[in-house]
Amino acid sequence: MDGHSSHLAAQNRSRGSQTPSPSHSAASASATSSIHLKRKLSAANASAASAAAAAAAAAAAADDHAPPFPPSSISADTRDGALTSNDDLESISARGGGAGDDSDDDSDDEEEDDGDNDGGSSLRTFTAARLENVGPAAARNRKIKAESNATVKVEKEDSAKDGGNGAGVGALGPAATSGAGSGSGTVPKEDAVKIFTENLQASGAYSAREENLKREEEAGRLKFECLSNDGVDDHMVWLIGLKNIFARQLPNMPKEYIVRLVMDRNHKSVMVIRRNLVVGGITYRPYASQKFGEIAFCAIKADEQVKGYGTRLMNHLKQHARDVDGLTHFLTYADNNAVGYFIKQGFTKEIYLDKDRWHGYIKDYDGGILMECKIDPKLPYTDLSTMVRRQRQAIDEKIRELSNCHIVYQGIDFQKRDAGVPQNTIKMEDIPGLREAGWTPDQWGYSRFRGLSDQKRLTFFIRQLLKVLNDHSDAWPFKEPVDAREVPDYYDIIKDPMDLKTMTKRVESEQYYVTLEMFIADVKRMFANARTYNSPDTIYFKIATRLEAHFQSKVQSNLQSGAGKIQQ
Ligand SMILES: CC(=O)SCCNC(=O)CCNC(=O)[C@H](O)C(C)(C)COP(=O)(O)OP(=O)(O)OC[C@H]1O[C@@H](n2cnc3c(N)ncnc32)[C@H](O)[C@@H]1OP(=O)(O)O
Repeated sequence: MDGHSSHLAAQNRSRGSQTPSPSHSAASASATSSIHLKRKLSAANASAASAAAAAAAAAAAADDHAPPFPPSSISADTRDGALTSNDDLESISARGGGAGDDSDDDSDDEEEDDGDNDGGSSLRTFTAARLENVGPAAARNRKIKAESNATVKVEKEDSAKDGGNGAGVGALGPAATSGAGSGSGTVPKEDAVKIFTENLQASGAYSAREENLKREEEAGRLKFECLSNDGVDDHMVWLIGLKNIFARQLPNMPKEYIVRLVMDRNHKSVMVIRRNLVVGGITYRPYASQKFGEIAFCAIKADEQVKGYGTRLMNHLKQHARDVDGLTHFLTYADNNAVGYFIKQGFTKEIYLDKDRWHGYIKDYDGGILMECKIDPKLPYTDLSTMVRRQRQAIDEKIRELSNCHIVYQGIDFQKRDAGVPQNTIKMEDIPGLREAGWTPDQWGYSRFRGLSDQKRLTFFIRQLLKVLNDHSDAWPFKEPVDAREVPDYYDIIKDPMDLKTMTKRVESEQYYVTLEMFIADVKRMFANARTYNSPDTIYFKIATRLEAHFQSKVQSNLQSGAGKIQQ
């Protein structure tokens, strides 16, 4: 959570390697003021406003001496020429550039009609979305969870139909057919395969989100555009919408600087657009000659974060950068709070790209972590979900061929009476699925207690062990359950209490302790509870340890000398 929260207090980004340039200053001022104008107009008349913006862009372009952007026209950057100038940045940085700057630019914020006016609290939105698990993302997650919990039930009727036995369990795979000699009813392989294929969990959370957004794209409700300042009305409106989102989501970044880069014709912006409104985007500068791109800004509107847009956006960016710009790498200075997001997008803090290729090209930022992402030459970035789904399906099918661990059997009717003693007894071998999992009666539970294979002898032995405990002079604190009236917070701390009286009830039921280990586990828990609740200097702590040691030595000596006879 800290990691996420830090973005509100993110370091000011300031560029150290920029050379002031009067011409850019003029362009920037012009663009900025025109954009202000455009914003005011946009509420009333988007088309007139975008014309104003286009005019602003044209002014900026004229100053820039940069040709209008076609992707292929970006070429031959030189180190001297590659940097985007930032003449007035120093003065902007000196202002602090933080969220407090909002007062200088209130009109900007008020005119954002995108609902993104939460005071830059994307962190809160992010955290709330994660913690509260509400909203569409939560619904999506819940659905995914439900999917992932989808299990295959092999009902009694199935096994009966298929020639099953009285145990009422079915099974699949090699273990089932060998059946540990149980002759349990099995579901024929073809049927089972059908059941399992139908229940196959088609996608994980990542794929589900991606596929959902992909469907939205295919239905025309969502689009991803890669644009730069080309003077086209719609494009200018979107660029300004994106600039607003950056200004809001990156509160420590000077707004003038954001305008500068978003409108700079050497930069491109990949945007998510829904119902003609910008949801978020990434502004980057492709250095075609160096075959890498520098991501300057990346943000999604506060109320649309953690819904997968950021990932889909990055995938579109990678695909475009590789296929259109011919890039092989991305570099970015990630804000500390966004490092987690970039890592999930395949960025690393280690920079493997040859320093000669990027040093001197990218802008230096204070308070950010330089990260790199290698763009895969082949991956279908915009269709990764299909690839992941197919791989997942293939692996799942293979696992199901080799194992039946995905089968969930009917539960056991285990209604309890006093002291947790079950109402109905159930034989070990009747537990659905146990034999299918390879269990045989000579295994766990009986093996360590050879010679006492029947319940009566086991009960007799446990009763004797319990007497050893009860008769000891240190037993007094353990005789009864702890009284909550006397120790009010006991059950807040000890969630699984145990005492000698409860154990006695369990023994006397002659049903509960079907193995010696079950009894020993209760004894251990009773002592562990005493040591958890009480501090080591208390009498309770000390006698718990003393009584436990006494008990262990009795169990040990009796198991060694042939169980069944307690030596007092
Ligand atoms: C170069 C720069 O611009 S650095 C600044 C980056 N921008 C910001 O910090 C602005 C505020 N944040 C945002 O705008 C957005 O949260 C973004 C752009 C960081 C991420 O976009 P989202 O649409 O929220 O991402 P998306 O929903 O695709 O999440 C992808 C994964 O990253 C995780 N993630 C998203 N944001 C963060 C974060 N800030 N820190 C850690 N993990 C994150 C998500 O939980 C998700 O994980 P999962 O796949 O395990 O479930």
